[in-house]
Amino acid sequence: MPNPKLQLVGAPFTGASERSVIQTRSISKIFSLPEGPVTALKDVNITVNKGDFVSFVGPSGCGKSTLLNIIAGLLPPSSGTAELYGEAITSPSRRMGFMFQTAVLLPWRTVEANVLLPAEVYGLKPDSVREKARSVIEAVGLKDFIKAYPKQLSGGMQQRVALARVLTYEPEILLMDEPFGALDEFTREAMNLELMRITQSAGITCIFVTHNITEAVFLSDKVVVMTPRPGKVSGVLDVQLPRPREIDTMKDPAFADMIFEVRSLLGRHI
Ligand SMILES: Nc1ncnc2c1ncn2[C@@H]1O[C@H](COP(=O)(O)OP(=O)(O)OP(=O)(O)O)[C@@H](O)[C@H]1O
Repeated sequence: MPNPKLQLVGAPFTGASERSVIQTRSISKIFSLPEGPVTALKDVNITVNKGDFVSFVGPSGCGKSTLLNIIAGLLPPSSGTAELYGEAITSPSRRMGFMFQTAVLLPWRTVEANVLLPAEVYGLKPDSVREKARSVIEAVGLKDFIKAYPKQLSGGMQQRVALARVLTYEPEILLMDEPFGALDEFTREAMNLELMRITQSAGITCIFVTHNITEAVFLSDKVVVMTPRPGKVSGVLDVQLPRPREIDTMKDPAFADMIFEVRSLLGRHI
């Protein structure tokens, strides 16, 4: 009997609806290397709906970052299109915020000044965003460190600054490439809980790249499972676990079932 939680990809745009924010239509990406062409992505069709938390999970080299960069407008596809509200994405949009594995903070600027940096880059008046920046810094738990410098902060705290920086500019869509991959297990878990709380309450649509199956299932409404050589989507899993989720959610037998389903979709690639 077909599994209702599992939407196998092949049939394009099956999830498209008026809630669609991002769609990719038959995206392929080929990198030309001296040793020959590398097919980083082949015929990738995904739909991300408004307010959803979507993870791309898969082993190294399956094209997760390439797909995220195409959606971010940082990299053109070789064929196919990525669309934001039905318009082809050809350059980065202010509607999207980006977070990387490392925080990329300027060491000579305080937490607050790092968070306000994009205001200067975008030509906004820092004074007009200062209040918002302060409330976001407080929301990520750094109220007492607003005047601290990056070297006074742990790796987890630095990633909180990066999160505060991106949230201050109220992105509709948050693109994250293994944002907590460099953190220890405990800090990573705390950051994931906080990320979920903040993005859910603000209704932000999230795309999150990770190698970690447990993290992907815990955070997501949809898990896009990718396999390498060539990079493609082997399936999309709907995670119908209730929200808000807490650590106890992992004890739910449905959680274990979903981890198992992601593993089966990864097949011989794990
Ligand atoms: N700029 C580039 N030039 C050439 N090849 C590239 C480039 N970027 C990615 N690739 C290749 O494309 C494939 C997919 O890479 P990508 O970084 O998207 O995978 P990934 O799933 O994000 O991997 P990881 O989890 O290790 O970050 C890999 O074979 C990689 O070597």
